[in-house]
Amino acid sequence: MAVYTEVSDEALRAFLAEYELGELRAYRGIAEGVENSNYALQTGAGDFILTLYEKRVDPAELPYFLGLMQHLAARGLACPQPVAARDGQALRRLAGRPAAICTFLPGVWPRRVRPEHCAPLGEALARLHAAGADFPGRRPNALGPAGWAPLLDRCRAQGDAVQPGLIAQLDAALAGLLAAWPAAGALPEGQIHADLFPDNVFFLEGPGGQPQVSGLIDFYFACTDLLAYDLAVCLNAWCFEPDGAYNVTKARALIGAYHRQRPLSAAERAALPVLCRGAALRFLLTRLYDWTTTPPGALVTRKDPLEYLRKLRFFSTASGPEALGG
Ligand SMILES: Nc1ncnc2c1ncn2[C@@H]1O[C@H](COP(=O)(O)OP(=O)(O)OP(=O)(O)O)[C@@H](O)[C@H]1O
Ligand SMILES: N[C@@H](CCO)C(=O)O
Repeated sequence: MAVYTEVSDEALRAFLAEYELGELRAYRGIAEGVENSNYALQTGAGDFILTLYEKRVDPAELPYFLGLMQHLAARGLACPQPVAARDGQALRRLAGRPAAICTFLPGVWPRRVRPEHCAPLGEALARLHAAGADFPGRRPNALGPAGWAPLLDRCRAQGDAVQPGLIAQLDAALAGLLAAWPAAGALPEGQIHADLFPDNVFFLEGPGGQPQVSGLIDFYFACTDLLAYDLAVCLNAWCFEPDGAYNVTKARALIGAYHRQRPLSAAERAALPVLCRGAALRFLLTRLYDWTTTPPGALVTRKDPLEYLRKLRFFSTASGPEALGG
């Protein structure tokens, strides 16, 4: 469960009094998520989410994240909209942590991804990229190619205990990736989500029972990077079956719907395999780091790094973008 910072009833009421949201009717801690403490609030003005930003979020970066959500929501994207208090500020402090209230989004994230989820996902991702096009903020991707070698170094001492020979495999994969990575300026860049996993996409049932995206959440890895890299993150996170098989039907639906909304260039399409390898390595490394540094009995559930080693291997052997559904 992820409520690291407990907030007393009294402190929350005093905090809420700074807003035009009416009185507090009910609140509860949300168990999901691993990065921050989240509370669902019921107030006189409706439902909201209160987030207290924990250690892994750099407070200096919060204006970028909150500003981006504000910008995207103002352009019609269904994402949490930071709510300003009476003094006009959305970013505040509560219980010794930076904190913000955002609008609540309806819907549920898919516990089991079906092909029907993938076209609405692709369309929503392309809409996110379009809505972010005129956002003036810039945040380099801390978990992009320049961040992989330092992250791998931090896993070096313990990595082989997870699987013998793992670190040597990752050294080789990293060297290959850095040599093949698209040069600066070669592909379109913009604001990307960078962590659009199923637990960050809410759906509601639309007409005829088809899933429709009702909201995208968790923008705390968002950054300014290659737009097609976001698609590569989604191919990793949405298009593998529990037995490890790549589902090309899901991938075609995802890429096809994205392309209808924002046409991919030939260069972006050609780069998909290397971008997918990069995304697989990024999640492998952060999971490996967490795996080797999270003490047993900690609040958070560690995620399996080796799932992403299998995905990395798959993308390394792909013959070209067509094999990935591109
Ligand atoms: N705006 C929102 N509307 C409705 N529910 C939300 C909203 N924001 C967060 N939630 C709920 O809180 C849960 C945790 O949110 P989130 O994924 O942002 O947590 P986190 O700890 O910041 O991130 P991570 O997923 O990286 O661990 C979500 O699964 C969802 O149930
Ligand atoms: N989506 C990440 C967790 C951090 O957001 C993962 O599955 O490794």
